[in-house]
Amino acid sequence: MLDRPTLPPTITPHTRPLTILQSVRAARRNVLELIPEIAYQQPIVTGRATSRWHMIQDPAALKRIFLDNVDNYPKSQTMVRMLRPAVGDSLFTSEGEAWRWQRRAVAPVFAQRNVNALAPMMTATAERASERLDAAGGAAEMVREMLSATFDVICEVALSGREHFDGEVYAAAISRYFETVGRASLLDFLHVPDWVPRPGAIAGRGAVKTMHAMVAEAIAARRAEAPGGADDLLDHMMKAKDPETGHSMSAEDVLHNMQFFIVAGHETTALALSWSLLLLALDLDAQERAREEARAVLAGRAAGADDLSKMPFIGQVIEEAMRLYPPVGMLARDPREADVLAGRDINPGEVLFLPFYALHRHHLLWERPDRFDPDRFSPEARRKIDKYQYLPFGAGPRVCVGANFAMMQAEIILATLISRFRFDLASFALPKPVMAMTLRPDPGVRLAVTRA
Ligand code: HEM
Repeated sequence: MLDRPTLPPTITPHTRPLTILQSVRAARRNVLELIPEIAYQQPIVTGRATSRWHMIQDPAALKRIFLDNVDNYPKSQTMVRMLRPAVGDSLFTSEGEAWRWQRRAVAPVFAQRNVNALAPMMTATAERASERLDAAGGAAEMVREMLSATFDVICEVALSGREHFDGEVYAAAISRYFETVGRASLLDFLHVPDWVPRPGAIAGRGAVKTMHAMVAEAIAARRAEAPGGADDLLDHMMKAKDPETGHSMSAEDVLHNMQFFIVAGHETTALALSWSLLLLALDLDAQERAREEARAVLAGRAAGADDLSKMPFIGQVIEEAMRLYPPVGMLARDPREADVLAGRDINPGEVLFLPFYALHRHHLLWERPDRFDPDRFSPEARRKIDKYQYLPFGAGPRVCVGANFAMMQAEIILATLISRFRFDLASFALPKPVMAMTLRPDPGVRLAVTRA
């Protein structure tokens, strides 16, 4: 019989350098297994697969990469190649002027003022999530529930509705894409030769086709109506013009950007929420504290934008969940020119891994890093956290454009659910953190759910 666990689940890092074959296996199983134990203790780790790579966990070096010398560190071409079939040269994958004007085009949608205006949609989604939990019969798998909730919101924001989407089919295609293309391409990061089979690549192509067909149908429907009346993300993209060249997005650009927004806009937030609920099911005192705070403010109704500043602990829980389980657990960059990071020479042709999972559990930066402690993010404690030691949304000019949106959505949903339901572990066997492109709990977060 298993005892009731007290610590959040983690992985056991390897203590000796991996051979190429071991790296290949680890990359296929779980990207987190590529991170060696010393990465949790040292600012930089350097190794060699077929070329030299570095893992950076040093806040000052990360500031140089994301901000001070940002032009020297474009996104990894391997990562871009891996995403291109699904999202083309869209905002996330483009560089230079092509990036700049797309960012200008979508930024207004995510300005705080506009995000506030989207809150009622998020509140309605939280109500629907509550109804589904009431109907679930005492237990539910939270990743699935949270994916459904956040998918509702992004479809409203992006396309003003989901009538062209079968959420289950789309979500299954996303999972297949991440698990197949995501894992296969990691071998490319390690410069593993082409003759090593990438079995996922073909399955991944099918998933892309499914997703594109659904998004294309929604865009076609909008073109057939009168674009311009919906004031959603799709309208903004169709209307967007480069102020310098007058260039507007091609039909393909619109498709690729919509595809990216729909995936990025709900999957990551759903994972932050699922991990938050698991952590609260492990720490019943913290759960009680969150519930009391939410109940005092909400008194039975679902949360809205104006409630959030009165419920700081809810936000702290989500921030702490994203410290332990950053939905984007690792990024990669290609250095353009020679530089020095954390005292080490970096050269073009080498690969930089930015393992946020290890940064957020680093022994030099965090006390008792593997423990769940939302008070790390209390207003006073937060002031002492270096901006570059906690990077769930990245930083600098390429910082996540949807960060405000994601936080508001997560807080509205978590506050509403925690004020109404009690969450407990359905089993003492905890899910494992597994990263393909995002960091998911494997095999899911099954919790006992009862009305509070
Ligand atoms: C908890 C939720 C989220 C997390 C953890 C997250 C994380 C990130 C990270 C780490 C980056 C930086 C990538 C890099 O520098 O290579 C990023 C960029 C981006 N995210 Fe998010 N994201 C979240 C939610 C969202 C949402 C809700 C949207 C949109 C609806 C969104 C849209 C984007 C876009 C478009 C970019 C690229 C920005 C650019 O390159 O200019 N994300 N996100």
